[in-house]
Amino acid sequence: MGRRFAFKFVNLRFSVMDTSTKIAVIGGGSWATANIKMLTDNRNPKEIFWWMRDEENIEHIKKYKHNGSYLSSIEIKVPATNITSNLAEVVEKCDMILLNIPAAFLKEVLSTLNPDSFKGKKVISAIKGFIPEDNMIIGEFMNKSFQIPFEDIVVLSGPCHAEEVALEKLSYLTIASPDQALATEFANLVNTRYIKTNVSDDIYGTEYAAVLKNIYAVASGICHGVGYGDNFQSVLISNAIQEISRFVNAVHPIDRDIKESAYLGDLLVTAYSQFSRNRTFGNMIGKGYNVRSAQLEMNMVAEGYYASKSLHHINKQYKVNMPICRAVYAILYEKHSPSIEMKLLADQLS
Ligand SMILES: NC(=O)C1=CN([C@@H]2O[C@H](COP(=O)(O)OP(=O)(O)OC[C@H]3O[C@@H](n4cnc5c(N)ncnc54)[C@H](O)[C@@H]3O)[C@@H](O)[C@H]2O)C=CC1
Ligand SMILES: O=C(CO)COP(=O)(O)O
Repeated sequence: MGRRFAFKFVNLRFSVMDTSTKIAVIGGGSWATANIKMLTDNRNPKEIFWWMRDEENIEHIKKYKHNGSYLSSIEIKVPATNITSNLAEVVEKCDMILLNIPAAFLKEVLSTLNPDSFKGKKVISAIKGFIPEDNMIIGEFMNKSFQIPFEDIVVLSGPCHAEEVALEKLSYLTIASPDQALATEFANLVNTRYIKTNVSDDIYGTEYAAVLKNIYAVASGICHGVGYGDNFQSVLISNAIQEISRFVNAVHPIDRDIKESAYLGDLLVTAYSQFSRNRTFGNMIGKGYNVRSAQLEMNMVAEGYYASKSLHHINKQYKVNMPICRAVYAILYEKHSPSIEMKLLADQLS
């Protein structure tokens, strides 16, 4: 507590990699596909394995070298023999396991594994969500359920949209772990011409901020959907970063600068980007879609919807003043009118 590492860029050229590193990417969505691209574009030696549920998509990727369902412009360079739907086999084989499926499905997917499957493994979470049944962030859940020490857990965060990785637009990742050497080792596996990495030891703050910003991006979309303009959006997001700051300081009070890109940057990109799933989902809610029809229309997962419910429960313990999260919860789970709720919220912001 109280300790803070300055973010630093990791120099790829002089790193020494273990040539035997075997890394598994678990998940077949947009972010997993973008992570596969980073890992294969990065020149440090490694063997990459890829797990996904959908057999049909696996066959498509093996045949055409593109993911047929997500970011299909990306050329997949993982050997066909390393792409599988056998989770136990891929986890057993690899030293590093990169988890990349929406949080709502993680518990069910991992339930097929033995409790000691992750023994001796390094686990990287690229997921930005709470486990809904337990109201836990992923690092906490993996520590409690699989007894993985926090020193063996890494959080991979943004600000970074998968779609811009596909386009090779310059992006920055934040890689957080209590073990700075491990964070640096992982950074050296994903650094590329278009990906720069920041290393941090704030594993809790990075993960909570990354989950919370999804709720604010939903709020941003709702406001846009009901007709508010850029002037109000800026007030909303200024208040959102204050809510994030209050919450992470209540849960994990260390000396951190909330303006750094892992916190403020991730909030901004998600609240404003045309690529954001959460903003798109919120926009539909603001325009009058119900939750189910907005979800069906997207074919992608807006984590903020689930996070809103978990946060509502978690905050019963911390009692942090979070009027924006409260308003989103009321709209999504108590069926309050988006326009009335946003009007009430507007009176509380400054
Ligand atoms: N897309 C992005 O730009 C970024 C996403 N993330 C995070 O990455 C995680 C994965 O999200 P995306 O790749 O964006 O997902 P996505 O929205 O692109 O795809 C949905 C994924 O959910 C899977 N899925 C759907 N129903 C399922 C079920 N019943 N059981 C298991 N899996 C199921 C699909 O197979 C697919 O892999 C999320 O936590 C997200 O917040 C983090 C940073 C950037
Ligand atoms: O986390 C993200 C960007 O950093 C992705 O956000 P969305 O899921 O809203 O697209």
